[in-house]
Amino acid sequence: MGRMIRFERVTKRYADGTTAVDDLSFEVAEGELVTLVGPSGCGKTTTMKMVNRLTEPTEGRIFVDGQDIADVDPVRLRRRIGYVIQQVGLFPHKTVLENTATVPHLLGVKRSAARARAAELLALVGLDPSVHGDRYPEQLSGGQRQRVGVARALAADPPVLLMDEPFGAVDPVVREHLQSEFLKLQSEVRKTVLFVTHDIEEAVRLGDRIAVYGQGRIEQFDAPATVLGAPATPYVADFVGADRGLKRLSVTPVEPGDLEQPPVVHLDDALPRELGSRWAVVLDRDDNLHGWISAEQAARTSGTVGDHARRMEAWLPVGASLKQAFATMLQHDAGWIAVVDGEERGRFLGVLTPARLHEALRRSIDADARDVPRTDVDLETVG
Ligand SMILES: Nc1ncnc2c1ncn2[C@@H]1O[C@H](COP(=O)(O)OP(=O)(O)OP(=O)(O)O)[C@@H](O)[C@H]1O
Repeated sequence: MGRMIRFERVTKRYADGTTAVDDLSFEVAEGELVTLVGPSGCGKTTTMKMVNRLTEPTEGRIFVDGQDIADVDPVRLRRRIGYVIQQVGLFPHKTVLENTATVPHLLGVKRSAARARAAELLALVGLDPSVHGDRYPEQLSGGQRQRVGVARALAADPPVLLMDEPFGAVDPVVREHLQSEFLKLQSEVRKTVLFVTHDIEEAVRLGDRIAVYGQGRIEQFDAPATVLGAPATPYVADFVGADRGLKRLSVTPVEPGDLEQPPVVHLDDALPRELGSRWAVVLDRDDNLHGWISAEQAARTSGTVGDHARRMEAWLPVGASLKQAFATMLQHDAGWIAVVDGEERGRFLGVLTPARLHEALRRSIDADARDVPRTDVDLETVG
């Protein structure tokens, strides 16, 4: 894969003498998502703004797709670079659809084609264009506005996306949701992304690699597992925190291979006398999750499964974090959790048990140990 973004010994000193970025060199491969993480004021936003020439470096050179951007007209440069910021900056007097279609329209795409593309993009970021397309930004929730911001940045199909704390203004639950959606989206569109955040969990969850910033410098630039498993400096160790074992729970997704396959019955089935297990999962006709039934109930009564099934309260979409899985088990005092393939009670994939959760965690740690010395992997904090 080619290099899409390259910093070559870049320094930025502001007029008042502040050195915001200090002799920075790094590369981002095409289709790679790199998170820039660090405390407030460490130079993340400055780094980002130099890529689309909202700020000019004092020294050094920056290349986008092989071209020194100092030689590229800023307006033309920005057409190839989507920009998503926290205060989304949607036009308040334009509808969601119009907002999303703005850039392609400016680029000369016909109005109808631009709107059709905008509708596609809204659907891609999880907004129903027929429901939300004609609304105005103030009629949306914060999370929905962020989605429109992402859709709009993608509208001109730029190879590069700059995202500056795009999910910073929404509450933690919505935020985690937006993160999952964005990961799914990125797996489809494969943009080269620079993503600024001050939240290490977000950085670790989203990044193919993470750049951990100290003052104006990158202290470590590695895959998330490596940053968690083998922090390069005491500063990084301190920044990722003593609970990096627990953090691993939040960055390790539940995968289909982690699941057990319990007996399954369908709502329309006549009650079987024997389940062959203490309980079975109950599915509807489309194999979507409905609930569960115990062996006792199945043996004691007659009728259909649907007459006696109980609704399932504890379930998760595949790809949810092990941390969510663990929290859900605790919340429902459940010994296992059903996993489905969508946010709504989608197609049933299997169940996650505590033993399987532990195995999944082990898998994540083993993946890590391929990169770092085993002794550096701390299991104690996993608990
Ligand atoms: N226009 C400016 N003039 C002078 N100093 C600036 C300017 N913009 C940023 N700085 C300073 O440069 C340093 C880096 O700022 P920058 O915004 O890049 O940090 P950041 O890591 O993005 O922080 P935050 O997470 O708070 O946004 C800070 O000390 C900041 O005060």
